[in-house]
Amino acid sequence: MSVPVTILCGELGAGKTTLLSRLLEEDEREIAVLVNDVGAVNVDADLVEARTDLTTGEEVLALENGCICCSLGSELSRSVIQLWKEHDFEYLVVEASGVGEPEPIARQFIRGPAGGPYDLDAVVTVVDARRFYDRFGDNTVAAPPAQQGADETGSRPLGDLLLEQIEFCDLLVVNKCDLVSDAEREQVVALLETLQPRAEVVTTEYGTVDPAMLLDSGRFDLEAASDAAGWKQMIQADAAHDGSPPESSSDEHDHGDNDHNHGHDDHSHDHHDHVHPPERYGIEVDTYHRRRPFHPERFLAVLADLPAGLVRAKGLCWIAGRERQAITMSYAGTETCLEVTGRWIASLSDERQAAFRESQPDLSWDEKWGDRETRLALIGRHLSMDDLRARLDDCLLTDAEMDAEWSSLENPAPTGMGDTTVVGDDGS
Ligand SMILES: Nc1nc2c(ncn2[C@@H]2O[C@H](COP(=O)(O)OP(=O)(O)OP(=O)(O)O)[C@@H](O)[C@H]2O)c(=O)[nH]1
Repeated sequence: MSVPVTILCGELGAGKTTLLSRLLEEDEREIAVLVNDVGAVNVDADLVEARTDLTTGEEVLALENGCICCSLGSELSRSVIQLWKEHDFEYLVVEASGVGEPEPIARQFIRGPAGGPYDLDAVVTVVDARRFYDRFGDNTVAAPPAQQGADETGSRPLGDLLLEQIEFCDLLVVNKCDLVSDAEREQVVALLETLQPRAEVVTTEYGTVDPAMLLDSGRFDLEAASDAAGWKQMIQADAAHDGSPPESSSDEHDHGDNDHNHGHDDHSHDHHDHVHPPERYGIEVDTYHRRRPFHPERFLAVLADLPAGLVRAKGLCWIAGRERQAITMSYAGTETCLEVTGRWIASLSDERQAAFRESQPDLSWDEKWGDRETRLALIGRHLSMDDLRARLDDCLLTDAEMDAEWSSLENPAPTGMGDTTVVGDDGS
């Protein structure tokens, strides 16, 4: 019988260890815990170990000096397989590093060798209600929170990773609710439900959650989780509304140099499609779709000065001078990350274009520009989406610019596959 696994995510200090310690105290099962921390000192393992009655068979294994989601992917598999071979336990909890992306960790238990002995049950993300409200709520503080900034690789803003953890999970535990008012808590929950419509949301203090919600819940479904993000659902609905198939692959993980296969719509430069859930707490959502490239400098200038109420913006964009590169734009509160996540099909050889188009008969195609386009999901509070759309429209090439030479434009956008350009709200 395979051992069920729960992956516990959440930013540094959100309360993962507090929750885990309670879980180990309250649950009768023999639970093994794998803790991943970036850095040499594994505080979490010490803490959990100290609180764990090892005589019951609970095991704590620490993975140090790296992040399990990227460099240590195979080490994660090796460690959990070794754990399974050498110890007898009924359940595994993986406490992921606060800077880890959950999806690659989850995939290790689905498609990797760890998929044999283990069965992924749930991905749970713990959110610090106070910090989330300060970052995204009505009283958004002007200065970025202390932990905001690039991750240890220097290429991804931490806000981006925080939202990815929220967007790829089955259960959201809103912790530290003692530090927010009822109104603040309600707004945090409403925002989380917009960012992640699929996940169940529970609010708590000091990680007091019924273990049945986290263990053996049977929640996980890889496909549903991969498509769960609010931004992705908005983009899919927008594309479907245009008469195209859902754009399920606009996420960076789906874009490989050789595997670019998103759907597109007709050549509707002025297309304006709204997907409005019931408006609550001033939350606004919108989509932006254009089949005309952005002027690189004007676009980056707008990214450096996005409205304070914008919480999330994500999707593919077409930037003049980057005719090969499909660039994912991802904004998460304070910074925008532009990353080359694939190639436009229209930039491939005729033969490969034909093969892609044959395999995707519904792919709409502009005679001149092929599949190049910008399609973004926008989520915010108390902001004028019309103003934001107008500002983005001002970044599009003018008719005269369309006829000029684009390669001579000053262009800070990334070029190579996986390259990123990060633009701060403060213009940095
Ligand atoms: N006020 C308040 N403090 C909390 C709550 N939950 C946890 N804390 C405190 O927040 C701090 C961080 O909690 P941890 O459980 O260590 O957080 P973590 O997510 O494991 O942190 P990392 O291991 O750094 O990723 C500790 O001092 C906890 O006592 C809560 O609900 N309210």
